[in-house]
Amino acid sequence: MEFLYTYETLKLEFPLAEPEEARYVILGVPFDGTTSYKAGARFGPTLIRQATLNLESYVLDYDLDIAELPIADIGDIAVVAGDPRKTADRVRETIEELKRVNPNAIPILLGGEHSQTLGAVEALRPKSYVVFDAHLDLRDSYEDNPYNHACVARRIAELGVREAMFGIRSGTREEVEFAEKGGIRWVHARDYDFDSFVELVEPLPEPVYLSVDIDVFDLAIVPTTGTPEAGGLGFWEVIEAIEWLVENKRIAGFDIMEVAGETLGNPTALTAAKLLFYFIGAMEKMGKL
Ligand SMILES: N=C(N)NCCCCNCCCN
Ligand SMILES: [Mn+2]
Ligand SMILES: [Mn+2]
Repeated sequence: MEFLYTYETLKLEFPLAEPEEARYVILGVPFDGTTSYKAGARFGPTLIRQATLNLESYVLDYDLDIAELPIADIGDIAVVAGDPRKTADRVRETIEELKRVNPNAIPILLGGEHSQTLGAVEALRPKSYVVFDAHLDLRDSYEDNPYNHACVARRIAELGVREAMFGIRSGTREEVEFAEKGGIRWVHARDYDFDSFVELVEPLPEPVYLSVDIDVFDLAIVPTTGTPEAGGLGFWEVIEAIEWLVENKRIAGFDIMEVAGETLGNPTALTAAKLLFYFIGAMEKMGKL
């Protein structure tokens, strides 16, 4: 099928399903119009897809080949350059289109700025938002724009979605106070462990939207992202949390955002691609489908 706002891109190397029949539907959002430090998230979707070419589709520890699963790739959103709100509207409309033809599809966004997660959440209306991020993203406005990437969790909280955040190591006093007042719970990267994840996520209502801002990982493994921060989480810490999450909560949608860089096969893209395969593998192996 044709979507109004998407165009075709490089595809994963194994046979893909049609969006009407797929369980997992990949959508790229090549937007970096409000990036404040390191540009290049517009290349994120292409970089991630290209990095998957390096990976075995067989996920060793799950004994499962994701090339055999019904995965679709509906290409990239045609962005409105410089306008995060209008671009996120296209993300929302595209996911709404998808859900009309395939209500059970699990959309997977590849980004692209974190600002674009808002469009997916608006389309899917989850009860909870679980996010791995170095940043609180709770600013009311940043650089005169309430739809800046640094405000996305604030906009999502305003929709009445419950939130829990992990791997945090950057924010302002105002953001910390906003979280406190709004009952938004978060765990500092220094304090993060598996138990802290389960403690905060267990009470959250379903379905859950899961977002991974790639900058949650230590910048040694994700050097090219919009606003890198030292002192982040390791790969397996995030995978173990995701395994618990998909086993215990229904998932409305998933994204991997803020992947940037200009060289193919860069560490950030390879980390994102591996995460993508683990998410799909974990959903299939132990998810509440
Ligand atoms: N959510 C985010 N990614 N936030 C990052 C905000 C950028 C902080 N700049 C600080 C500049 C002070 N000199
Ligand atoms: Mn971040
Ligand atoms: Mn973020």
